Parts: sequence; C-alpha cells; structure tokens
Amino acid sequence: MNLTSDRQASAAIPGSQAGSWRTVGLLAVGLAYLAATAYVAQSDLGLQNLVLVAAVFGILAISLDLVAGMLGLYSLGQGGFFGIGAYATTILANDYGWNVFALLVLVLAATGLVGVAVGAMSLRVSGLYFAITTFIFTLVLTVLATDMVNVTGGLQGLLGPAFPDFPGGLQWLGAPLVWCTMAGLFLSLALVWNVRHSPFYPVLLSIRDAEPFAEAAGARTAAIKVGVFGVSAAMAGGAGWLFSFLGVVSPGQFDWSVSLNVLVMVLIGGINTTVGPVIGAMFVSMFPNVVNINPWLQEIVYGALSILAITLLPDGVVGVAKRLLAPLVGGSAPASGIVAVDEPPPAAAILPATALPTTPPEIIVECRGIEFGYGLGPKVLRNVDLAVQRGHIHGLIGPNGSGKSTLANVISGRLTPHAGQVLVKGTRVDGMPASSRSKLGLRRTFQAAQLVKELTPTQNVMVGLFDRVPRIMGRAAFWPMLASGGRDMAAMHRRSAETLALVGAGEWTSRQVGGVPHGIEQLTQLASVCVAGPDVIVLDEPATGLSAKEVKHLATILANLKSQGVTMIIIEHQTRFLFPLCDRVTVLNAGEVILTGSADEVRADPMVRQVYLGE
Ligand SMILES: Nc1ncnc2c1ncn2[C@@H]1O[C@H](COP(=O)(O)OP(=O)(O)OP(=O)(O)O)[C@@H](O)[C@H]1O
Repeated sequence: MNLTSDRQASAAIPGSQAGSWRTVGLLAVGLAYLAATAYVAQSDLGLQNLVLVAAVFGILAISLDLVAGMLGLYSLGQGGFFGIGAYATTILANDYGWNVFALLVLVLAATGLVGVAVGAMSLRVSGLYFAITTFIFTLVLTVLATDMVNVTGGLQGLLGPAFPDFPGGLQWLGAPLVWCTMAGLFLSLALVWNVRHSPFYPVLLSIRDAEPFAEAAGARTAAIKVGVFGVSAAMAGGAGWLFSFLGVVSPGQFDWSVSLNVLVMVLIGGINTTVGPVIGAMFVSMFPNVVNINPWLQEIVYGALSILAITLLPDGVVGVAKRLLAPLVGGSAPASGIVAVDEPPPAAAILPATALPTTPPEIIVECRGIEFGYGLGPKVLRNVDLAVQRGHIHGLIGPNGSGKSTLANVISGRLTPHAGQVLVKGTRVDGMPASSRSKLGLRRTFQAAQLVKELTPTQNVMVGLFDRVPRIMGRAAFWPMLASGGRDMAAMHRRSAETLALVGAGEWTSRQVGGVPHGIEQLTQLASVCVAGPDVIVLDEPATGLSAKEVKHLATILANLKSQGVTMIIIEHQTRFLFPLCDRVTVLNAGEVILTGSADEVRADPMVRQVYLGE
C-alpha cells in the first residue's frame, strides 16, 4: 500500500477547505503571542516574574499532560526531573562556569535519559503503582537535595545563575529571559499541538485505552511509552533549567507537593488538551498574587476552588469551553441506520488492491504442541496442534473455558506458550511480540471491542495503518509542518473512511465511538484490521451481542473477505452463523483438541455432540 503517493487525497479530509482560514488563525495567534511577549519583556519586574513563573509551570504542566493525558501515565516524577534541571544548571554554571546554553542541551539530554531509565523501570507497573514509583523517585531526589548540603546548599538552597543579556544591538527587545521562556513555552505547545494533529495521536490514545489493539496494529507499546516518558522528562528538565534563572533553587520547589500541584494544574485546565495545562498553570501560579489575602485563608480558598474545579469540571476549563463553543462551530450530523444490511459491500472491495491473494494451498498458520497455563494454575492448553490453510475460514469452537481465547492470544502474540511452536507463513513467531506479527500480515479483533471511545471510528481505523505508513512516530513532532504529513494524513483518513463504508459503517465515521451501537463497534474493529490489508485475521467471538440482522451482515462481510483470499480463524459459539462459513473447524475441550474436520463432520461427531452441543 503506497499511501505516501496519494496526492489527490487531501481534498478528502473534511474541513480541509478551511485550511487557509486555519493558517490565518494560527498566524494571528502567533502574532498576538509575539506582541504579548514583547510587552512583558519591556514591563516591570513584578509582571515579568508573574508571567515567567506561570510560563515555566506551563511547560512543566504540558510535560505531565503529554504522558498523563495521552498515555494515562500519572507521573509524580515531574518535580524530580524539574529539580535535576534546576540544580544541574545552578551548580554547573555557578561553580564550574559552564555556558548556560550548553547546559540547556546537557539538561535536556540528561533528564531525557534519566526519564527513559525511570520509565523503563516504572512502566513495568501501571496505574497507582506507576504513580507511586515515580513519587518515590521525586522523594529520593528531594532527600538528596536536602542532605547533600555541601553541593546543594541544603534547605536554604542555592542562588541560581544570571541569564545572559542580549548582545549590544538587541537590548531594545527587553528582558532576554522573558523571550527565552516564552520561546520555550511556544515550542512545548507546538510539540503537543503537532503530535495531536498527527496519526500518532490516535495510536497514543489506543495505547492508553486499548493497549492490545495498538499492539495488534504493530505498535511496540512498551517502547513508545518509555520514549514518550523520556521526552516528557526532558521537557520537565528544560522547565527546571528556566526556573534556575528566577532566583533561589531549593528542595521545597521540587518536592512531591510540586508534582501534585502540577497534576492539579493539568486537571483544572483540561487534561489531554493543548492549552489546558497552561491555563491551569496560570491559575495556580498567579492565584496568590491575584487573591491577595491572609496566607492561611488563601490556602483554604485555593484548595476549595481546586476541589470544586476538578469535581464540577472534570474536562477542565478547556473542556467546558469546547462544549460551549460546539454549537457555534457545528457538530457532526447524527447518523441514521445501524448497518447497511441490504447493501453488502461489493466483493473484492474491502481490502486494498495489494492484499489480493496468492493461490497455491499452503499452511499459513500452524501451532505445534502448544502448552500454556496462567501463573501456577492448571494447564489451559495441552499439546494443541492446529493447521490453518491459506484462504480458509477455520472455526474454533468449544465449551466456555476450553481455551479458545487463550489460543487466539498465543497465536496473535498476547501470550507466550510454555512449550510448542507457532508459525505464521513458515516463520516461527512464538518468541515475537504481538506488534511484530502484524508485519507478517496477521491481525486480530477482540471479543470485547478494544477501541478508543473518545475518538471517531475513522480515527480508530487509522490506528490499523500504524505499521503501513512509514515513520509515523518519527515525524509526529513536526507532522502538520511537513508536506508528506499532510498527504499521508489525507490518504490515511480517506482509506479509513472508505474501509468503514465498505464494511457498512460509513454513516458513523464522525461520531465518537463511545456513542455508537455495539454493532458499529464490531464493524469498526473489523475495519481497523481490513484497512491494513491483512493475510490472516483472528476474530474472537465477532458475533457476540449482535442482532440477527447484524450477524447476517457480518457473515456477508466475512464471506467477502474470504473471496479476496483472506484467511480467518474465527472463535465463535454461534455455530449457525459460523459453520456455513467454515472450511474446517477445530473443537477444543478442556484445553485439548478433540477433533478437526469439516463443519458436517464436526456436527455429526458423537463426542462433540456430547461435550459441546450437550446431546
Ligand atoms: N487472565 C487469566 N488468568 C487466569 N486464568 C485465566 C485467564 N484468562 C482465562 N483464564 C482461564 O483459562 C481458561 C480458558 O479460558 P479462555 O478464555 O481461553 O476460554 P474460552 O474457551 O475462550 O472461553 P469463553 O468461550 O468463555 O470465552 C478458563 O478456565 C479461564 O478461567
């Protein structure tokens, strides 16, 4: 599939005609930002300090939102990275006379690397445990900063270095630190805005909400999480570098409460939004100056306002603004029917042309002597052999708990067998991660749809193209600025929308998945797989929860895919739907294969009738 050469596609993105208006809007915002920076750079020190602190914490909040908002990793380590940046700058500039700009490069690289190391260790766990490990990281650094008095000045801290002046002819620009800080904030905003407007964004959200889906689409999720955490740590370190020029650097400015305050900033402004964290940072950092009352009363008012903001506005200020502005901007038109049952997709049209079959019969997926058990429990799969011929639909049936989903997970790479081999197209894959199997043309769907609810079906289907389009991750930070980015995005968008239309969900492309019926979720899963032109699809109970009409529609699509040479392994309880589609059926019982044969042979077998059909 050559998406990069699809030059006509840009016209297909809804709203791309408004592109020039967007450029004008962005230009106006950029000019306003420049004018505001120039104004602050010439103002009195009081205003400068207010803006500088808000901007530095804005960068810190953006760094947290990058991992918390897009990946669901609630790091309490941002204070630690911030501290490393500030202390390293202060000590190396003051005591060793290092150039502060060379120190910026050093700080970004060092905190990025520390972030990768901390991420690689902490990301073995998730949720609360991840928050706690990063919290401990910050705690240890704070203790070190407090106790290493000779180096850090202990609780009293160190006076940060002076920021260099502009060269002679440029002094009319005002305070150079203001320009530098505002440039840092701008670059941080531009980074997250670019990522959010790249196809890497739905991939990140799928790692956050539906990791198995992202893995099955070819994303190396663990490496991506560690990498993004490293970038976030480098941003926090950069904020620390800026902070060191604002005055005294002491342990109290980087302790765990700072990490928590940054989280409050993100939640107040709006998690997973571009400007929300900056709005939150402005609120929190400017609050003591704006509400100039008795300090203890101030703390109470601040606490009460924060609790109210977080509980009453779960989407933050930006979420509320978006909801209020939605009617003015215009939402997507509601979709009508559920599934176009009367108009099944035309044959040979669901897959891209490059996915058409090769003919010679061959075993495309093979399992040999698979053994598997969860933890120390009993074996769930025992000596399982399975041979699936190219172009066949191979059914996998068995009573509840017989090990069908476990076998699907072993084939697709979610689970590693304890013994035995899995081969796809003759290549042994049982040691490979799930993401590598996608490159071999193996894709899968899940019994409970693994999708990102807040994205549209089209955006979800785009995730399926992750390893089909070159360097999505490498280009994400600059995506909207690259000509290739615009072209690829348009082509991916068009192909995803087309695939959704071909599976019969074309009317739902612009709704959020959270608001579509179950049948459309299943079709979206299927489209996210078909869009990549796979050779083999493993479907885990695709008909579960579908109406009779939807099941009929699904059968038409699967027959259609088969006619295009796609091999399928289908786990299903509804034999009336499954058997007419199947070339072969394997029956599992208590983790063992008891029979493989045609649907008729299976239906007629007395043992199968006894253990499965209950006769
Ligand atoms: N994550 C897990 N941890 C421990 N045991 C598990 C896990 N997942 C499944 N099992 C157990 O493994 C056995 C096989 O489960 P599996 O889901 O593979 O069966 P299945 O044939 O797909 O069942 P169903 O038709 O109900 O989906 C069951 O006894 C189940 O309880």
